[in-house]
Amino acid sequence: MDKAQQDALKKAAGIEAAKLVENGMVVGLGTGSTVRFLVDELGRRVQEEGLQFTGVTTSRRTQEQAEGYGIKIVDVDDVDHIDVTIDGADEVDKNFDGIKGGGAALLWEKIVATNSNRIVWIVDETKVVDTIGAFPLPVEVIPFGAGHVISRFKDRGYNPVLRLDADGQPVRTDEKNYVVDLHLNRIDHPRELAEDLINTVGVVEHGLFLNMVDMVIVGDPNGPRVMTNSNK
Ligand SMILES: O=C(CO)[C@H](O)[C@H](O)COP(=O)(O)O
Repeated sequence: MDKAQQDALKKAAGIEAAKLVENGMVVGLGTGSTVRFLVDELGRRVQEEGLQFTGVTTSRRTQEQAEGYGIKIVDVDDVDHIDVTIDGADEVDKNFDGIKGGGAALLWEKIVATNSNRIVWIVDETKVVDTIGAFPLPVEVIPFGAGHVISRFKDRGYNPVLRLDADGQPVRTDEKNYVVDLHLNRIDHPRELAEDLINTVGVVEHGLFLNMVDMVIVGDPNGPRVMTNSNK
């Protein structure tokens, strides 16, 4: 599938998910190219239909885009609940285990998701997989001592690669941390891996989002389809 086709599926999923937002809601807004389509559609509804809701964003990028449409954005600590969070994902399997963080926003995404009554992901069909792990697993690491964390990951066979920007500098998250991508090919035991990663000193968060999502809207050439998680 070429990029234009994939973007069309992302856009369709984003537009479908925007229908879930109602007046007065507090809505978590994720990060990434699929979420950009969602925010464009929400912005259209705000401007053309008078939709009013409060957003909590998972990155500065999404905040800037949403505020550009006049959407009210508040800090996660300024709300007592989030009705629904709509976010993208890099991979999701049939058990609703997924990988996020391709856009380096995994820490804020996980904090917003954890505090949401309902979590919805929007993906194109290429993201739905049998086994997660072909997409390199992002891990957010504090810069101090990051070299030692990377060495530890190497010793464990995780094939870590420090994520660099176009200038060859380490990518920094909104919290100014580094991202280390683990090239694992497949993850057969995601819960054990998650436990190991989060117990490594220097790791702030990892991109394994295991059975967190309630619903996945999949952009499919035949139209958006919904996967509902009944085991949460
Ligand atoms: O987790 C994320 C950002 O940290 C994104 O949701 C994920 O990378 C999917 O991005 P895209 O919609 O651009 O494919």
